[in-house]
Amino acid sequence: MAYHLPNCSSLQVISFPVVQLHLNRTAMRASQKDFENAMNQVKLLKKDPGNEVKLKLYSLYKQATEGPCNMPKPGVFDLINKAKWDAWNALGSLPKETARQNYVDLVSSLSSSLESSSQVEPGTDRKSTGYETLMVTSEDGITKIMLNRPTKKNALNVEMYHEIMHALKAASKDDSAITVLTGNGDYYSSGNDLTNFTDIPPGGVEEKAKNGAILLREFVGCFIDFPKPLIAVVNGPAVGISVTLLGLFDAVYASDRATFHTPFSHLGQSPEGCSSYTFPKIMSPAKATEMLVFGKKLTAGEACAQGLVTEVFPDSTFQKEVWTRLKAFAKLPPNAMRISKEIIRNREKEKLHAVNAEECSVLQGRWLSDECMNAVVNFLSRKSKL
Ligand SMILES: CCCCC/C=C/CC(=O)SCCNC(=O)CCNC(=O)[C@H](O)C(C)(C)COP(=O)(O)OP(=O)(O)OC[C@H]1O[C@@H](n2cnc3c(N)ncnc32)[C@H](O)[C@@H]1OP(=O)(O)O
Repeated sequence: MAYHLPNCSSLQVISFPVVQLHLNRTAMRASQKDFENAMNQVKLLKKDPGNEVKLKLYSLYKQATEGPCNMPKPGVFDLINKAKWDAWNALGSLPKETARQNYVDLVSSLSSSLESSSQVEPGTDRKSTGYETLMVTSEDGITKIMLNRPTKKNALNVEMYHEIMHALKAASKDDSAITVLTGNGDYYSSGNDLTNFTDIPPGGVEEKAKNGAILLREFVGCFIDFPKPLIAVVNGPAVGISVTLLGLFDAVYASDRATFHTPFSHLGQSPEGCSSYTFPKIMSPAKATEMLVFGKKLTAGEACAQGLVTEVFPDSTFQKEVWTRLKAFAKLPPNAMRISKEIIRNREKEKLHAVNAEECSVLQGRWLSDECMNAVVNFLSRKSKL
């Protein structure tokens, strides 16, 4: 049995063999050999991974082998080629080496989810073995949680909020020494998915806002309580909640392509992720006001100068340098690292939970405001972009 993905180079036909998959759990930096192995593994996938994943594989393959999208944009009625073009084009100027790594990681996560799902008891939570919006891998003492909606600039939809919470809870109990959050594609994350606001429940917008505030509070709470060193590897631009949360990370490494933007006033919203407390402490109240109230976008260098980012690396060597460093950190005694984090962070925890609760309550009100609703409608009707 085989299925087709037209004009996808090595992905044109993906067949279902009988052989069990061999996991590729190699180093974080993929060699050409790893890449070729991954291409072969794709041909061995036993199940159709679905169109979204196939498009991701296609786009990463093209980026890794040819660089940024160089095809003319297909017409609107050429649906398949348009979807492929969109997926490839969405990778922007992602370096070939990073695309190759992401391709290898994606194949590895597909392989591992298929392999482990074959051992899953009926009724076991699907999310313990496979994620829809994330790629989660664990090797060399590091659990890597990669936001994986590159065609949507890794915007956080409701499913992604739940999956990140699930992945963090699992990482807090696994064998890894440190945990990393990063993004797939050219963005780290474009923040809250603005289509989250469109699905109105029977209780109307009030119920929607209330549910959003409950979810946000629980989500941010998982970052406040995370017990191991938590590192952000900011591979590209970061917007909204993906920026505010950085104040709860233990170290933040950024590519020099990354930018940091919290346009809350433009969106009729207010700060979250405990940033109303952490940002003034990290960078001074006036600098925090420029970001959180006036929506000033910072370059990686500026964010580093203000203490939000720990260190900035040239994009061309970012992945190599950061992962080399993280692998060395992950070899340190894990209990000592946990305890040291605890002593640095614990006296702030109660305060952070209180700030989180207050921010969520204020935001619940903002989501019902005309200012917020107009901003969301303008984005969704393509009248505005950041
Ligand atoms: C439980 C609820 C908790 C709520 C917590 C609150 C958090 C607050 C925030 O996070 S505020 C920040 C919200 N984010 C934004 O306002 C970003 C909106 N996006 C943009 O302005 C632009 O997309 C961009 C500048 C990020 C990138 O522009 P670019 O031109 O490079 O790319 P596109 O606009 O064509 O984007 C590609 C596709 O991705 C979709 N998309 C991008 N970001 C979001 C988003 N945040 N929400 C929903 N969709 C997003 C975009 O629509 C394109 O989709 P398409 O290809 O289907 O058209």
